[in-house]
Order: sequence, then structure tokens, then C-alpha cells
Amino acid sequence: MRLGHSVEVVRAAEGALMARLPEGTLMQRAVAGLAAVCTQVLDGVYGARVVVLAGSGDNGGDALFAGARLARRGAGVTAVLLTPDRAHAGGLAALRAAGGRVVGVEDGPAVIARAALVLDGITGIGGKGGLRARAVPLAEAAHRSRAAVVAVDLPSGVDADTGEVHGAAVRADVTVTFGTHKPAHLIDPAAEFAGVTHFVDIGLGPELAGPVLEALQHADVAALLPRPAGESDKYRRGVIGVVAGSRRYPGAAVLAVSGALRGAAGGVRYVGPVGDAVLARHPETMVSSGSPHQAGRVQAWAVGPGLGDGADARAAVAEVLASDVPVLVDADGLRLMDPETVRGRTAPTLLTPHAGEAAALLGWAREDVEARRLTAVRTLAERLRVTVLLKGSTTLIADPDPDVPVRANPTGVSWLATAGSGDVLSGITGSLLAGSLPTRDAASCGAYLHGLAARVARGPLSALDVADAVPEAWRSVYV
Ligand SMILES: NC(=O)C1=CN([C@@H]2O[C@H](COP(=O)(O)OP(=O)(O)OC[C@H]3O[C@@H](n4cnc5c(N)ncnc54)[C@H](O)[C@@H]3O)[C@@H](O)[C@H]2O)[C@@H](O)CC1
Ligand SMILES: [K+]
Repeated sequence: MRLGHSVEVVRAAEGALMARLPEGTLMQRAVAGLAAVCTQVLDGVYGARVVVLAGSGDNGGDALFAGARLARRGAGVTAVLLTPDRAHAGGLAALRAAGGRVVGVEDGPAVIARAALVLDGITGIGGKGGLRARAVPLAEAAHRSRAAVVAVDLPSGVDADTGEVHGAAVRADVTVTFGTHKPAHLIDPAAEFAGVTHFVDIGLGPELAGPVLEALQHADVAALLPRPAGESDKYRRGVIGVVAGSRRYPGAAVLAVSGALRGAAGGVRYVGPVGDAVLARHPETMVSSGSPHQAGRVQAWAVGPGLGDGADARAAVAEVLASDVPVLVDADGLRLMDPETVRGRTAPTLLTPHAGEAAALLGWAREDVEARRLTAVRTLAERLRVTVLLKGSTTLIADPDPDVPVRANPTGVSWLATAGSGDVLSGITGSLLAGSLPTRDAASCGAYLHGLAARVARGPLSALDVADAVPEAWRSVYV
């Protein structure tokens, strides 16, 4: 599991560890890891042109010391000091001693244009607000140049704790993070500015208090997914009820069922007006056209995709929410549901909105949800006292208990932004709920498998391709 810690927790851990170590040890551990990544990124260190952008804090110190190491190995290193009178003294001395040269901010863009590598040490976890005006032309020059941009700890300008980006920020190809990940490495928009993240262990682990964020990896998902035992039957494995689709949107029913069949459930009941379309594609489905309570026993419901606005749809959503089994609500279901009923449920509820649907439920603008994903998902979960899976470029899952870490899904790819892909996710995730996974685990495993399936299917894909690739994704997490 990858963990994301808050700046406050990182600082406390660093303080505790530093108190037991000779001065400068932690920074030199960070610098050794940083210089090693720079060496990998450069096509040969000797003679390479390297530019170090150094701010006034320890982040600048890391960058200057790494620049010194590269200079000692024959790189031509130029430091651009943002605040020359407040640059990190030790780092600057090391750089000068190694033969590095120093220029002012005005000369920055010209040296960046000729560089093979730009090291961004303007700000790290101490950065507040976006980049200051003086730094903006440097960030732009780095983005324009052919240089590889390596961010020290964080791309300068992003908010470490929230992944928000206020104003300009450095766009990195690689970010080298020290001690642990911070939310900015795992949540968009900041994660997009970070590029590929490299983790450097500086020994902080044992000192770190609880994370604010978790990102599951293969082994975590493999441990959570149920494996049918020898004596399993369909009810022991769980039956999922899918309430989706309408005469106008029959495809949503087919897609949600195709996801549900690839989750953990031993059987899928479809309830709605387009059972024929579902059966034509998936003959193993148990279909009925009455109301949900007449459909027979289920261990969880997934309700909402393609329901439209009709009175029947609204009644079906209310009926499902009145049940005492876990319910996943998606798409039209999110508009048709009564928030008070949702808040009052005793069985688990999982909402799976995209940014627009979350915005409607929160009364925010859609852009605000996209810019402040962590706050949005937490606020909605706390307000409605449910688990919320906020879909998007980085899918986040928040528990109603604010002390439980938010999960960030690492497998998403942009090919998933295709019509009907959310319906498949509802099916998979609802099926995991029916298979008795706890709500947060069902949501995170569902998002994980869904993203992985899109990667397995590769390239431009339809929602059905995603559903069809889920079994292979499922198998791949076990190895
Ligand atoms: N905390 C840790 O465990 C470790 C920290 N290290 C490094 O130290 C960094 C933190 O150092 P600091 O606490 O000195 O903080 P930073 O170096 O991140 O930034 C603080 C400085 O930047 C200025 N500043 C703040 N916002 C700015 C903005 N928007 N534009 C321009 N300047 C701005 C402040 O006036 C302050 O002088 C980490 O990110 C990491 O790179 C590593 O050396 C090793 C271990
Ligand atoms: K930085």
C-alpha cells in the first residue's frame, strides 16, 4: 500500500528522527536518492547541462546539494537563485566548491533553454500558494524546453496536503519524494504536475503517524478480493440486484450487468424494463420487470445507471434505499434519491458520482469539485454519512468517518473516459458489495479492477471492452 501523509505528520516525524541523527543526515539521504534519479534521467552525466532552480528553504538546499554531486561527476551545473540573499548556505557552498556557477533569475530562461535537466527546488512542503511571480517565467521556460524536469519532493506551486493547484506550478516529468508520499502525489490536479513519482526512503517510516491517504496496490487488492470456497453456492457468494436502464437507455442495463457478472457475486438479478436486451447479451442473468422487492433475495443493490426520470424509476430507487442490504447509487439514481433517506439508512450506502453529479449534490460548481477533489469527496461523505467514490482523473473514495484515510485509485487511465464506463464500474463494485466486501474496500477494489481492465484492454476502448477485460485484470492481481 502506498501511503500519503500530511505535511504536519511529515514534519513531526522528521523532527523526531533528526533529534537522534547527526545534523544534515536526513538531507544527505534525500540528496543521495535525488542525485541517483537525476543520473538515471540523464543520458550520461559527464558534460550534461543541468540547471538548479533554488528557493530559500531546505527544498532549495536539496537541489543545490544534488547539483553539487552532479557537478563533481562532470556535469555543467548552473544554479538560478530565486532569493540570492536567503539561499541555503550549505547547499550553495557545496555547489560552488564543485565548480557550479550561479546566475540571477533574469538569466534563468536562457540557461534553461539549453539544459538537459532542470532540477526544481523552488519550494517543497513549505510552499504556500502558487508560484511567486518571479518564479513563473522559470517554470514556463522549463516546460517549453526539451530538458527533463525533475521536481524535488513536490512540483513547486502545488499544495502538498490537498493536491490543489492555485495559480502557476512547475510541470515535472519526474518527482522525487522523500520519506513518504504526500496527497499532492496521488491526487489531481497536482499529481498530473508531478509526472512519474519516485520514492526515496530516508528512514522516516517508523516515525510517521497515521496517513491521510492510501493507494492500494496489487497485493492489497489480492488480499481483499474474495475467493470462492469449495462449498460456495450463489447465495453464499452473494447475489447482486441491478436496477438500471430504461426504454430510452437500454445499454446502461447491459453494461451494468456486464460489470456485475465480472465482480464477486455468484448471481445477478436484473430488475427493469429492458430485460430482453440484458438476456440477449448475458443469458445467465435472472431478469424481472416488476418492482425491486418482488425480484427475490439479493445481498446488495446497484441502482441508477440509465434510469431516466420516470415515476417508476424514482419509486424503484426509493424502494431499494428502504432495503436493509448495502446499496450503491450511481448516475440518475443520484438525482432521484432523497438525501434524507440516504442519510438515515442503517445498512451501508455507496454513492459513485462523477464531478458534475458531486457538484449537484454539494451545491458547488463542477470546476470547484475538479479543483478540490479531496475536500469535495470528504465533505459529501460526511454530509450524507455514506461512503463516496468520486470518479475522475484520480478516483477518490471517502468513508463517512473523517478519521479513516481516503483511498486514491492508482490504476485509472484516460481511455476510461468513454460512454458507459461508469455503468460497468457500478456493476463491478455492486457485485463486490454483494460478495460481502466492506463498503470502502468494495469501492476501492472496484475502481482498481476497472482501471486495470482498461489498461489490459489497451488503447481506444468501449465500455463493454472494459467489462470483458475484468477477468484478466482480476487474474493479474493474484500473481
Ligand atoms: N521534512 C523532511 O522530512 C525533509 C525535508 N527535506 C526537504 O525540505 C523541504 C522543506 O523545506 P522547508 O521547510 O525549508 O520549506 P520549503 O523549502 O519547501 O519552502 C520554504 C521556503 O519557501 C518560501 N516560500 C513559501 N511559499 C513560496 C512560494 N509560493 N513561492 C516562493 N517561495 C515560497 C518560504 O518563504 C520559505 O523560505 C522538503 O520539501 C524537502 O525537500 C529533505 O531535505 C529531507 C527531509
Ligand atoms: K520542488
